[in-house]
Amino acid sequence: MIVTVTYNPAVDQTIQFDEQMAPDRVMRADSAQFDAGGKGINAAQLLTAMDCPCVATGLLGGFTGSFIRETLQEDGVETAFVDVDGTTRLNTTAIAAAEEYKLNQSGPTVGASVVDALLEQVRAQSPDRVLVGGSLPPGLSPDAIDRIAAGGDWETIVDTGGDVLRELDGQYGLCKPNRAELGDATGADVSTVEGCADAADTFRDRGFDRVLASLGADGAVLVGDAGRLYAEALDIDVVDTVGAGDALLSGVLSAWEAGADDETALRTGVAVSSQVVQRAGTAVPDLDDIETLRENVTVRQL
Ligand SMILES: Nc1ncnc2c1ncn2[C@@H]1O[C@H](COP(=O)(O)OP(=O)(O)O)[C@@H](O)[C@H]1O
Ligand SMILES: O=P(O)(O)OC[C@H]1O[C@](O)(COP(=O)(O)O)[C@@H](O)[C@@H]1O
Repeated sequence: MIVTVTYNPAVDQTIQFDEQMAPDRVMRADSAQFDAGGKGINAAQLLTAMDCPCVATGLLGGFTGSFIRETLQEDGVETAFVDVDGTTRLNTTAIAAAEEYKLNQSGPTVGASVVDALLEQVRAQSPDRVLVGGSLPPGLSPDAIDRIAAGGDWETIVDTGGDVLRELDGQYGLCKPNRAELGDATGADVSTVEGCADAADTFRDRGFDRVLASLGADGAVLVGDAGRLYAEALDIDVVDTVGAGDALLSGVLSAWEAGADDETALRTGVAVSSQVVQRAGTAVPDLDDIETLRENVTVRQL
């Protein structure tokens, strides 16, 4: 069973325009939607949709926090959040004439004592894996993630920005940087797929058994004891890449939880993320024929 921890959840607002973004004028949206968001929460929704036992935890506050809790309960996601003062943030993705703009708030300031309350919630679920996903709100340091990694006999997976990744000092089963985050965390040249595989391989020495590097349209690399596995992205019509990394990671984790090997897990991750990027927002797409979709994914050793 997997517990997800989202220290800095978000209501994801996705707003779409036919015309290009321009300053000093009123832009009238063609469509807009609100979804429960934040990396760990996105993963919990996808894992639940794939029938992978999961509980979503993290910090919630204000009306946006209530929206997230209600949305997850409507989606049948089990939750065990810690309430905080302040208001959970609103992150906005504007898609204007096929160009994507992400406007993320920082989130409410929280005290370090919330980590104790959160650890209690995690321990109460007796998970075998814990995914810590997303940024940290003001008031928390990377130690808030290391304390989860050291907090029980579970495997900890982390998906966070490069600036936090490079500060982590615990033992982790996996980290999931995207290309930019891998470059930030390692200072390596990540302009080629091979360069990303080299950087991921080296980064394992910093306490990560495996590194799953998501490379956008170039697919993904999973580096670990099974070698340096590379999966090309599927050739699909992309609408919105927000949530793509969470989907890749969710596919990998759900496959591992079902006993699959790293190659099958990587195929599953690319298949799930390919479904997510074909629609706007971070709501759960149709995942019924993931087994068929993943057969279209080619994986090779680099
Ligand atoms: N333009 C694209 N075409 C096809 N697949 C994509 C595209 N962008 C993302 N994906 C899929 O989503 C996965 C994660 O994308 P990425 O953008 O790297 O994640 P993140 O959201 O963490 O930045 C990729 O490995 C790929 O499978
Ligand atoms: O696009 P990704 O990396 O999969 O993550 C998407 C999620 O990340 C967020 O952009 C938040 O990211 P941060 O927690 O790193 O600020 C959410 O708004 C969104 O739900």
